[in-house]
Amino acid sequence: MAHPADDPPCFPQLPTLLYQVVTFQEQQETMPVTNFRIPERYEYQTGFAANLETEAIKGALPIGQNSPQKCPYGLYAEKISGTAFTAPRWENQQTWAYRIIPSAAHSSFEPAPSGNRLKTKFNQIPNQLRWDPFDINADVDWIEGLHIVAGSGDPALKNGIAYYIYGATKSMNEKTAMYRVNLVNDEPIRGYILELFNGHFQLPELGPIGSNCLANARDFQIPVAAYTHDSKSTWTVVNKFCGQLFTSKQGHTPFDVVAWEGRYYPYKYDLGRFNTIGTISYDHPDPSLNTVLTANSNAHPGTAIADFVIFPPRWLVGEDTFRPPSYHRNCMSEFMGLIEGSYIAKGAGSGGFQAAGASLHNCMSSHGPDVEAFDKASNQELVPVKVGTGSMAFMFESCYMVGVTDWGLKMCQKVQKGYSEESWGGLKDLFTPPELPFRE
Ligand SMILES: O=C(O)Cc1cc(O)ccc1O
Ligand SMILES: [Fe+2]
Repeated sequence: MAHPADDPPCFPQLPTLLYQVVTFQEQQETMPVTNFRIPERYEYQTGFAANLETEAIKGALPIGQNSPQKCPYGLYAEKISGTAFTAPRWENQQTWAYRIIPSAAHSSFEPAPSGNRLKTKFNQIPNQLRWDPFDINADVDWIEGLHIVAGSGDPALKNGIAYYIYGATKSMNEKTAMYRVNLVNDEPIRGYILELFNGHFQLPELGPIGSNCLANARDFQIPVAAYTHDSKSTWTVVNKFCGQLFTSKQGHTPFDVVAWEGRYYPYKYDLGRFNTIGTISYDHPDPSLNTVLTANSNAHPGTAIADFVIFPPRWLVGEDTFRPPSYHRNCMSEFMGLIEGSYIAKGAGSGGFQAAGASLHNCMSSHGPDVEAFDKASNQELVPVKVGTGSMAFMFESCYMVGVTDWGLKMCQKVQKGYSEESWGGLKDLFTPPELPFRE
């Protein structure tokens, strides 16, 4: 867990959303280049959803216009649209990049083998599911170690979500990009990814909480412009497109953006900075109180395509309260993962809920504390307790029914047998009604 002052953030197994920026950093750190302009220390701008501008060379960003007849320093202007041109102003996301060679300069994309591991075919099943920690295979880079576990919908219709896990033991081949992930000191990496087939994450409304708490806008970090200048080597660009990989070649680095301005950019957020709040009186508030980011469905206010929710270290002080999450059936689907440590309310059963594992409680599937957690929480002395020290569990909560890929169900061989029986099969009938008056 990072202390707020720690920099860089300390999660080696970054949960998802933020991986783009990690790759950006690694690229800066390790790529051998002949001519480059990158900061000695990683530098960031901060905020959330702000229109930003940054230039690695003073004067590289045109002033007062996007498309001058000739861009400064012989750069090309390239616009990246993250929303329809005509999306409402508050949600419109686009960026003007000023780069050495436009991204269009590449050979045609050819299919590349990726088997089924990125296919968006989902088996919908009502059972509660839990996975042992996923393997990190030997001798794989980030692209090869990427698998869809679960999800919903169809990327071709831009409607749905996909949940991935990844594990890698080596850096990506030199001069290959999709994103670019290099390992620091050859340490293996693993993590979870949530992909939206449409839309973008926003900070949740705070309502009566007020103008601070949860994830504060100032803690989101956006890289300043940095580039490499290499128009000689051959690069392979990997394109993940509707469930399969394609590759193309180009004679220049894709990491060549010298300046940019706009609202469509990668950012990172250190979960250790989350300002967790909870009850200071009684009862267990809904986990929506722990939402870092939300992607709204727009169909129904407050109903998310995906909420990214975390369970950081926190104090539990509720009086006369069953403190863990209660038994629950949810019309939203809950996919959980554990970055490190342990999670309140789960643990028993073959293997338990372990870091780098996962669980899925699909739409309306019953779940809650296992027998052991129920006994403990029903009988513990209700003094203030700090829970989750050294832990970080998270949940992707979605209004969609979330299915499991063939890989997630069978090929990964991590689904725990007997999860539901072992967790809840032993719950006893504790009902002790008062003696009824005798009736004729
Ligand atoms: O553990 C879970 O299932 C997630 C969860 C957490 C919580 O605090 C309340 C409800 C809930 O579903
Ligand atoms: Fe739940």
